[in-house]
Amino acid sequence: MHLTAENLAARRGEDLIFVNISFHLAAGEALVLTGRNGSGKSTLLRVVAGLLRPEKGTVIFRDEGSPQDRHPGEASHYLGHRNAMKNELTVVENLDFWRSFLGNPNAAGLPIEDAAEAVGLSGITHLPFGYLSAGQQRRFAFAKLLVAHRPIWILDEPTAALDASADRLLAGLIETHLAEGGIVLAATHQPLGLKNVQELKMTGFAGADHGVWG
Ligand SMILES: Nc1ncnc2c1ncn2[C@@H]1O[C@H](COP(=O)(O)OP(=O)(O)OP(=O)(O)O)[C@@H](O)[C@H]1O
Repeated sequence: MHLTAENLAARRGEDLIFVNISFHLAAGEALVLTGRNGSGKSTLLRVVAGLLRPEKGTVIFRDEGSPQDRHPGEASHYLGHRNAMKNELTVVENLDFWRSFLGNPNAAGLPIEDAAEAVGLSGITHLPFGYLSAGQQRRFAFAKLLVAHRPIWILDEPTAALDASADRLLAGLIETHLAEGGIVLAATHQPLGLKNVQELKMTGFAGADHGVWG
């Protein structure tokens, strides 16, 4: 399994946000995007997720089980700044929607109660999503990653405004996903405590510098 981006450039409105972004991730690998506000991290994630068209360059996903290259958006979970859940629906109803919308008949995700337990919130899935605290809502957004299996996780500031235990919880979910051969692409302002993760420092239009977090 490979996720490859070559010479990507993207525009928002009239402005070129970045140029010449390339990276390659194999099964079990993660790339963390860092850089100042406005440097283009969310823009790059949205291009990889297929939500924005690149100005230039290509991004492809190759899976040994499938004969053709695909756009990674077809094999990705995208967790943006917002949780993409309906406040009026219960947690179960929200997660059930995402499971049927994103699910893959050949690779089942976790049952909803197991996913709730994995994010430390079992027993409250009958509540409307809108009744929950901001931190509980974000944790259930992580549960969305678990109820439908998708090999690529694209995460935009996943732990902003969460407590340290939620940081550790997400780091654990990511480590498990990587150990099972998944791929993770995440934008973050603080290290998630992951080991051996590649870093891509976005510098805006000037391009990007590669580095590694130890
Ligand atoms: N819908 C839009 N229309 C026009 N310009 C936009 C739009 N969305 C973002 N931009 C601009 O694109 C640039 C990159 O924004 P982006 O959200 O990708 O940055 P970021 O690195 O994720 O920032 P942050 O760390 O604040 O989340 C910014 O200058 C922003 O103003």
